[in-house]
Amino acid sequence: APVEPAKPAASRLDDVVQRGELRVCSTGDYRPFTYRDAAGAWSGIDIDMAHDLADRLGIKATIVPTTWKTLVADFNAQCDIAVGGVSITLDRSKQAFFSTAYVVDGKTPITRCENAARFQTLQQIDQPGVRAVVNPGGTNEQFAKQNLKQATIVEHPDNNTIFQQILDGKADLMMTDAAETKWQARQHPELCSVHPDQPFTFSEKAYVLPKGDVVFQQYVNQWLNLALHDGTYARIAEPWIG
Ligand SMILES: O=C(O)C(=O)C[C@]1(C(=O)O)C=C[C@@H](O)C=C1
Repeated sequence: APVEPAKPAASRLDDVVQRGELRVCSTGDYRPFTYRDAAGAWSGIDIDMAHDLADRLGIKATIVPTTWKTLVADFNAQCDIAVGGVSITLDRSKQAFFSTAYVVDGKTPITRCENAARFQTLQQIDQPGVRAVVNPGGTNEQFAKQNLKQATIVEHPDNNTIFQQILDGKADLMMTDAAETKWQARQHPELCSVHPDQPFTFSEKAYVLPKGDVVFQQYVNQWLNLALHDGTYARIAEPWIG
């Protein structure tokens, strides 16, 4: 019998184009990357980037709300891509692919400015009586639990109001990604980001993609590479990071 030419494997790339819709999971609680306001309107660097990806495919983007705890499960059940300051982790890499990275980041403290000198090192922070506030479900919680043995970890479930806890004196500091500390410190002059350019950890932000779908991953990586170099990312990020 004649040999059939190899058929390319089915890809999510064809699905989304046929559907005319890119389903984008995002938490909406992590500025400058993703934000959903009280009226339900979405904004943020990665929300605009997802719209740019959909535009370049000639389709629309629909944002699907998720949480940090359920991010990968919700993505696998409901979305084509998950965006919004998501850190590449080996744990998540068991259940999904990542695009190439678009931001290098790492954990650093944010605290009331008068306390910034006291909280320079992890050793200074991990002391009895120091209260570190943490949002559950993501890499911040993991980092705090791994590194704080003496200090008190205070959980606050809402990342949109968590910085108010420090302003109100209910917590002394938060250790989170440097990009977020910079953005929050710009909004709240009483808060200072502690050495955001020398964070405690190395991490990278990337977009979550369906596991095993190298065709779609390749497409997204090519789009992202263009967007990072043709000024698209800079134009989208400018209003958020100055
Ligand atoms: O989990 C991740 O990938 C994140 O980068 C998200 C994460 C977190 O680590 O909790 C990072 C900073 C924000 O304060 C909220 C969420």
